[in-house]
Amino acid sequence: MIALEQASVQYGHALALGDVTLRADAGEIVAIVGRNGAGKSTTLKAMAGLLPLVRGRRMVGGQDATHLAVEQISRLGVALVPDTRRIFPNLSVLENLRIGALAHRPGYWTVPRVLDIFPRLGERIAFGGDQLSGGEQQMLAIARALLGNPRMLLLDEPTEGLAPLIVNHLIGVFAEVHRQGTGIVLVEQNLKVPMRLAQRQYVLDHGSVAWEGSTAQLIAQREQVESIITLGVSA
Ligand SMILES: Nc1ncnc2c1ncn2[C@@H]1O[C@H](COP(=O)(O)OP(=O)(O)OP(=O)(O)O)[C@@H](O)[C@H]1O
Repeated sequence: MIALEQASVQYGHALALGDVTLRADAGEIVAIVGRNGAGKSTTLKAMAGLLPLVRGRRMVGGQDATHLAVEQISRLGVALVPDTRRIFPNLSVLENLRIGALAHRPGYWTVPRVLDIFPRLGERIAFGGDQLSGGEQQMLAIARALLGNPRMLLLDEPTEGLAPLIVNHLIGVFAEVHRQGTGIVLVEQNLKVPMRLAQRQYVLDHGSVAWEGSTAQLIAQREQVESIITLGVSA
């Protein structure tokens, strides 16, 4: 599991997250949805230990991880795929994957298995990272994170700007990753992908949780939730 409990995060003196409580249990897919600037990336970075909390607690695997360094949190099985993708542009696809495979834990995900789930990467195996399309870079970033065999995979807007065919493929990949026992925290700007994948959803607005519930509750209250996402809680 991974959780923030009444957590606040500041950039300098500016409060980016205020009193946020959210959690994802092992084996769950949880989505965090909100428009630009709502605090989604900040939430993921705070979960992964890349940002300190000014108040509240961070919990990982039932343990208080508030004061752990990012490397220690990573060793507890937390992997973040940032929206910037962070692949090595001057290394080949295979070299990028080998670096992912160096990271800690052995487990289900191996280089042959990630190439099986991302056949496109197999076709591009000798290409440089900088020769890949946006979708291929996203696949490589996800594949590299999987090779660390994380317990919780944190994905920051993984489908943004990608063609519908690639989005559908990624949805299938995330479902398979979940079937293999990894929990997922999925950040997206709208409900499209979260509605198809997640069991529970949080809507962020101005650095606070503005709505939370199951996907069934979301479907029942869709109009209200859509208006919170686009207009804010005061709408
Ligand atoms: N490095 C930073 N320094 C100062 N302020 C920041 C920094 N990163 C984010 N912020 C501010 O914190 C708030 C939350 O930003 P965050 O990136 O978490 O939002 P987001 O929901 O992920 O948005 P997006 O969809 O654009 O990625 C915004 O007001 C943003 O301007």
